[in-house]
Amino acid sequence: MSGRSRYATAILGPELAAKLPEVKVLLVGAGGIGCEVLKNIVLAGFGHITLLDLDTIDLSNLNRQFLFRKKDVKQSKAMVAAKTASAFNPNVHITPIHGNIKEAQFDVSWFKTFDIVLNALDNLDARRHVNKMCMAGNVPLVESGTAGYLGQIQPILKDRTECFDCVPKPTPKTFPVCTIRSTPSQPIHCIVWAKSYLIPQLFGEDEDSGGELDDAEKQGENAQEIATLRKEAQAFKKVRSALRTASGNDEDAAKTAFDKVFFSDITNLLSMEDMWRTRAKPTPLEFDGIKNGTFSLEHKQIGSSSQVNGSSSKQPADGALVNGSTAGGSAATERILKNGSSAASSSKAGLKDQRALTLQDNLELFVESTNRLALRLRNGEDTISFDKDDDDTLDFVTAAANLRAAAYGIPGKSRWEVKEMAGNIIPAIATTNAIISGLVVLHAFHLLRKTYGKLRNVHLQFRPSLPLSTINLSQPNPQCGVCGDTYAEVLCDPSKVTLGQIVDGILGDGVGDDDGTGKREVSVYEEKRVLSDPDWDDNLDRTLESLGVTRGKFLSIVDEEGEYATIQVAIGELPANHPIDGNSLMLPYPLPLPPKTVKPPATPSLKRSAPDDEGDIEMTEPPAKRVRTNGDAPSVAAPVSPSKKRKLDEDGILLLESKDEELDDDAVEVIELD
Ligand SMILES: Nc1ncnc2c1ncn2[C@@H]1O[C@H](COP(=O)(O)OP(=O)(O)OP(=O)(O)O)[C@@H](O)[C@H]1O
Ligand SMILES: [Zn+2]
Repeated sequence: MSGRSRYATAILGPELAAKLPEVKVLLVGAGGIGCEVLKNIVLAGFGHITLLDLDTIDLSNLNRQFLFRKKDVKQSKAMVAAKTASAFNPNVHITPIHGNIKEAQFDVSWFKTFDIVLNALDNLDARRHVNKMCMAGNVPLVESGTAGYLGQIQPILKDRTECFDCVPKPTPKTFPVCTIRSTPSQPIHCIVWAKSYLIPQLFGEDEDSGGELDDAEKQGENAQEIATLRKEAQAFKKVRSALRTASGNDEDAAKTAFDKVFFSDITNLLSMEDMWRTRAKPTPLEFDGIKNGTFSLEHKQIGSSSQVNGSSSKQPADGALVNGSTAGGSAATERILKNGSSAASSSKAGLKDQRALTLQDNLELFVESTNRLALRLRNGEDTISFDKDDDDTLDFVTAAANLRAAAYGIPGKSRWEVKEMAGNIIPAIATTNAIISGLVVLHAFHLLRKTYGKLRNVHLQFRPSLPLSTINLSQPNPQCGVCGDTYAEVLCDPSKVTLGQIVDGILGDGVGDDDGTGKREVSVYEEKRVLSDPDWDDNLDRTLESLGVTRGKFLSIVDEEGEYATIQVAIGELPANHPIDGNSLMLPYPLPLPPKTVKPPATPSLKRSAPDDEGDIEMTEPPAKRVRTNGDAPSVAAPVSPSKKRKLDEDGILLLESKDEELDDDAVEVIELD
């Protein structure tokens, strides 16, 4: 026995030590937590590791993602991490995958090839996806996350513990539409406006924002203001086309955009006297005046009742002194950020990203970044959305937010601060990641040993006297629309198999009462799409492919009476050696037997109604209310396509509330962590 395995055997016990070299583990994410977990499991003796990450290495990762070096920047995280960590143990086999865990090829069959899955992700969407796949494949999962000094791990085992979705997650903090669109009062309002409203309007899909305004009106927001915002939306069309046709070198398109949002829109808003009775009036900004230095906010605001907070061209707001990252994408931007465009700012020049920007700097940065983004559109990019690591969009948001702030007498922010606020960045702390990763692996051991009694949710908190607290695991929430469902997998050729064949096959003939199989009235969904219901069977003769239901997707078979749990049918591929003339559908054996449902209590429940979390499709809902789809084009599908408001909500800034928050010892709430 080598030294390495002797120690492992002594610590882990002979049984687990002997098993680890055969264990197949999937590690999703090779970022801050992923690098730590990978190091741990390689050294602990896990034999077969699949490491998946969609991203490439960024310079800003290097302070904590210690498997990467400067020379690795721009390389695949999974590939580099696998290469570095392989050297730690000659017996390990690491399979790196540079890809998104949501890709169709990573279907339930694929998940089932692992003994355990370890999540090291940074977003809710991917976490929820992996959770669902692990519920579908009945694979143990250890979920983890950190935010600054806080951290948490949660072991998840189907039918034994709560799953990731059993407890609803708090949604990020959002702001009323009108605060963002017309009456900002804090820098964050201007940043959200630039990132979630202006970028989509100018560079995103050409969507009608009418729905959002209709909703706002229904919710009782000022009708006159809504009418003005509607006009505003119309005028955007003109600017959008200017951006898509202008020649790259002049500032015409940028000026058209500037005049619209910082002059005309604000002038329009000013005409609504009511709005400004109780709050300071904004000041329309003048492009040429700012450019040639003759425009001064102080001058403009003399005599107005508004309180100017010192964001004029003479008084730039200070940036916080934190380490900067690399700056923008062009020499001009580099110059603006480093030196400022005006003499007034140069004395304040600090680290270039942290420098306070004057009105003139912001104008120049606005023109410059708008030109870069417009050029990208003209070079074939369909739509551009905000990404904190995309310098063009970050520069644009910095400039646009600061210009808006100036117009409203709100202090400006440095590029660094904007990146932090717009990107929802919570500082990552390497030690927190290391502690959490250790706990992840300890829980992986419990799951592999099946010592389930030892599993705990563990919280790491900023409390020197009690840094770690554990919480006994809760039973699955019977109302959970993810782990409460019954999962089955069919292997098929979606171009040949019809929806009806799947439904009939899965329900089976029934061999008696109450056994959960046999023909019954059901509705069938794919995500939010209704594909059939008891009064509407048009799609049953159509192939899955024609309905857009392909490998990696789920069909939800929902009992019309609400008597049985929903069956989630995962669509998988026929085995490679399946005979060409063989059956194009392989049903699971035995057929799924959904348990009788626990009727939800009459009071508001936690139920994330099947088949998703919208809460808008209840099993008891009368069929007539549903929006049906013939599935021709998946784009017409969703009955409730997320409105812009919703998108804004999702993008909404998650303020750094949790940073100073201490977790209550008894808290079972799972907070969203990065
Ligand atoms: N859908 C997904 N599929 C695969 N990997 C994902 C997916 N979503 C996120 N990831 C990966 O999860 C990792 C999370 O790591 P981490 O929280 O350290 O984020 P980061 O992007 O490295 O750092 P930061 O967000 O602080 O810049 C990232 O490497 C990211 O690429
Ligand atoms: Zn659940």
